[in-house]
Amino acid sequence: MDGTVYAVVPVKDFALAKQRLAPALSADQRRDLVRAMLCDVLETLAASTRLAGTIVITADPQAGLLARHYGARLLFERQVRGLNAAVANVATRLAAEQRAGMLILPSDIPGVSAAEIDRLVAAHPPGRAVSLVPAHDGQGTNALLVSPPAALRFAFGPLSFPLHVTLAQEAGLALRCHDAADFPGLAHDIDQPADLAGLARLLPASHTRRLLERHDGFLSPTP
Ligand SMILES: Nc1nc2c(ncn2[C@@H]2O[C@H](COP(=O)(O)OP(=O)(O)OP(=O)(O)O)[C@@H](O)[C@H]2O)c(=O)[nH]1
Ligand SMILES: O=C(O)[C@H](O)COP(=O)(O)O
Repeated sequence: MDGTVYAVVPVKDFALAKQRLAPALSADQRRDLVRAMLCDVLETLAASTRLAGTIVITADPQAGLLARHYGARLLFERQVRGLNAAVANVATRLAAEQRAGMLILPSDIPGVSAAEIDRLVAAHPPGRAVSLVPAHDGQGTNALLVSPPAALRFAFGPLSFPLHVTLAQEAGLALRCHDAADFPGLAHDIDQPADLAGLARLLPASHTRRLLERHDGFLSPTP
């Protein structure tokens, strides 16, 4: 698509994130991992050639500092009301600014590449439309590109991928669903301990990879 597409990265409080990794990683390890993954995602988005910019929405001051460091706009979440409320807030803003579209990405996809982002934006249908990339489990939504920004009701959470398909169809939007296999870096989100296995091998030089290499035994379960 042509026009101004903004990437939007919602970021939960670092201290509360990645609870499902608690069986494998300590609280400090989880916080370090969340931070490294966010750095990788923001660095990749800054390298994309098809985005007008990136917005981080968060209530976490550290995430806000990182957003600034990577040249992203920051929207401070004054009241934390969950992921869907956060992205709906950004959609309203971007619609008011008459941006062409918004691309929502989670902060836990350290393997995402600028080439994947650019390919996704280039393949987006013209007009009122939604493009989706599922998470590698087929259930979550790892990329949601919607134009115009406020055209869709968001349903992030369990089984959000099929829910977003249904909501896009009900809203009469053109729909492009991609295969996770065509976007391996983007589709590989880190939710469960099993998602960490082999991750260091898959990643190019990156903050997350350096973290995994630095912590000897990072991937061993904590006692
Ligand atoms: N701004 C904002 N971002 C959120 C909120 N909840 C989740 N996110 C972000 O949404 C994306 C997907 O979140 P999840 O995969 O559910 O991550 P998580 O909540 O850290 O993981 P668990 O604690 O294991 O459920 C990540 O980028 C989170 O940081 C929220 O209330 N506000
Ligand atoms: O993909 C989604 O809808 C949610 O943002 C996160 O789901 P997950 O926690 O299963 O990745």
